[in-house]
Amino acid sequence: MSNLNLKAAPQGAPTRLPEPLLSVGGLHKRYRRQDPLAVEDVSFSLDNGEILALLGPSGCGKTTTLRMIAGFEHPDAGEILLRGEDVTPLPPQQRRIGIVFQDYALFPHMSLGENVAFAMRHVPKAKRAAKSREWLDLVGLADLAARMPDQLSGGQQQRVALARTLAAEPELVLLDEPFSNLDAALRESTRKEVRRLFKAAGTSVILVTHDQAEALSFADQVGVMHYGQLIQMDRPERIYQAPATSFVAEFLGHTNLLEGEADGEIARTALGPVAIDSHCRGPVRLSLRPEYLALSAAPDGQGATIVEREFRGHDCFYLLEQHGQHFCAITPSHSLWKVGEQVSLEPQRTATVLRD
Ligand SMILES: Nc1ncnc2c1ncn2[C@@H]1O[C@H](COP(=O)(O)OP(=O)(O)OP(=O)(O)O)[C@@H](O)[C@H]1O
Repeated sequence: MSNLNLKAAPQGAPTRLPEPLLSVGGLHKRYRRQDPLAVEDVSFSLDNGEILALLGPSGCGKTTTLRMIAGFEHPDAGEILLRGEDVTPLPPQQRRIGIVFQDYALFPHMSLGENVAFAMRHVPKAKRAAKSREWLDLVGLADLAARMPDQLSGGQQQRVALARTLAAEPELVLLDEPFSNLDAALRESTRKEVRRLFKAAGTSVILVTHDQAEALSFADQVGVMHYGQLIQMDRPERIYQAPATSFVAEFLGHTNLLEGEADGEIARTALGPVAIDSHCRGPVRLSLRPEYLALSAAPDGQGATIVEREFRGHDCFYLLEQHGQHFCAITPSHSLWKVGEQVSLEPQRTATVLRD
């Protein structure tokens, strides 16, 4: 028998959900009267310590959303709550939000140490230099504290900008394409390191990016934007495996968009009967990722013909044709097919029913 004194919640007492750190509701923004809406009815919330990526093509409204949260733009409608407090009318400096821009914006006339110390107005002056070294140490640059920004590589400047942002100890950090000036290898390692730093500090983050791999690997939640609207927000694996619309499906990578006729949990398609992820009837549009299609040998004149093959090292991408329709498939590169070969296509997972 346990002697723990566990108290049961009183019967019928309302359960209080923890308040999200950030809650954005019905944000609208139009820059000029003749322009379309840059941001249309965007709503979402962000929990403590959570990392969100806003993902979408150029001009879809990601930066405008970020700038409204930061306080650099005022929304035409909607509200922004930080820990339940309405900060919509407040100027940027009263929002306890840290921002890292694409160009890092380090002060060129200050050393790295001074750049970081500048962010610590909350720390007594005498302690700032030592504290600044601690933050630079965290990003692996303590030895370079006396250097000027123009004596650093792009990746090092990036890390200083992050140290400066973290030094201000904000509850929320906004990152606008912060890795785009780095080359591919440095981008990947910096991204991992930055994620580790934020997770260790328990800081909440919103990252704006048009790079789907970056969004999927960096964030806990991904919000996909298109023409000013937030189309879908979900965990990275759900966004990839269960896209809501054909735009999301295609923006996140290759996919097979299939027209079908649903009858319960099966739809008739050009690939034959396919299991679907919801119960419905009538015409449907489906998404099936190329790696969820298995290829097997088919007798001549039957099945699909391989029309293109792209060997990519770890896997192989195929374009196939069957009854005048094109499909794509990705298989591990240990079993390869040749252009012209006939194969049967077998879906290995349920296809996703799209909203459009
Ligand atoms: N200061 C501005 N004045 C007028 N129009 C603007 C301004 N800033 C952005 N826009 C317009 O608002 C729309 C959304 O732009 P926004 O910069 O938010 O998109 P984005 O998704 O961040 O794009 P990118 O990835 O290219 O930065 C675009 O049509 C853009 O041209």
